[in-house]
Amino acid sequence: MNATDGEVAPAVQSILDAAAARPGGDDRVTVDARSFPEAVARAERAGRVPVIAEVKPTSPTTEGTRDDDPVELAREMVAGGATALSVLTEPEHFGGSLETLARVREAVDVPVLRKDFLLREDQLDAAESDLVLLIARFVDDLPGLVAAAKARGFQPLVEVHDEAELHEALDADAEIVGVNNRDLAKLEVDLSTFERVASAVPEDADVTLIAESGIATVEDVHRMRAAGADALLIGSAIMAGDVRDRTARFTDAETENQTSNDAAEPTAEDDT
Ligand SMILES: O=C(O)c1ccccc1NCC(=O)[C@H](O)[C@H](O)COP(=O)(O)O
Repeated sequence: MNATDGEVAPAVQSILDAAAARPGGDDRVTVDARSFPEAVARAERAGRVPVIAEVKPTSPTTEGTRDDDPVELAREMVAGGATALSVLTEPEHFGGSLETLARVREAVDVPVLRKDFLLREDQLDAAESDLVLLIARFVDDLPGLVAAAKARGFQPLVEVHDEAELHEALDADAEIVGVNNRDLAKLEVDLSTFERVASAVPEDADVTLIAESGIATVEDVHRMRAAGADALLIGSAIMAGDVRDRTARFTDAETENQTSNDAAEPTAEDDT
């Protein structure tokens, strides 16, 4: 599949059309990346669930826009125990920007993922980040783009949605693989996607496996971890309230004092 196939929801086709038209960088970037696998290991040693908290001002499936300072949100997420951050840089449908990415990365010391819809090698050169998202379904030459990202020092996070894409990612030497519970053809979320795809990861594959999208409760965290998630990528459920408190509820989900069963339920501390 590529950006012009039209086998996706209209909102996603619009995202892909905009992505195809977006320019890349003029000069090749070289990144000295903060290690994501090491950050995951540190979180595990500290007894925290490794969570990538996402700065996601809006999206095609979100009502309204959160217009707080993204740097302040990012700092609060880290204070809530986030292992890493994901920053949307897609401007037209998610309210993101490359400037926000740079400001957030400057302000925190955890690894930062550039969350965008990258289709070509020159688009890697538009910004520095520690991780970069490559969506297997939308990239024509996945092995080429994974290699190009690694050659610049990025840690590519290859996103898949089914078993065939998982094997494409592994064949492309992806070391960090995200399974998206959101079907980008229909924009429907189903947590059993991660369970199914994770069970197809070969025993001898040395990958950091991330469950992405639709994680809204502590119960969901337990479910994804039981299915083999090394880390969780959570956007909407954190952005829908007090981001520090909500991040902490997810990162503390495996500690004994965790009582809240529904992290998406507003609390008195929620500020939106
Ligand atoms: O989130 C959307 O509405 C969306 C729509 C179309 C394409 C991609 C979309 N999301 C991208 C993501 O991968 C999520 O932001 C990320 O996995 C976090 O998901 P969630 O926790 O469900 O916000």
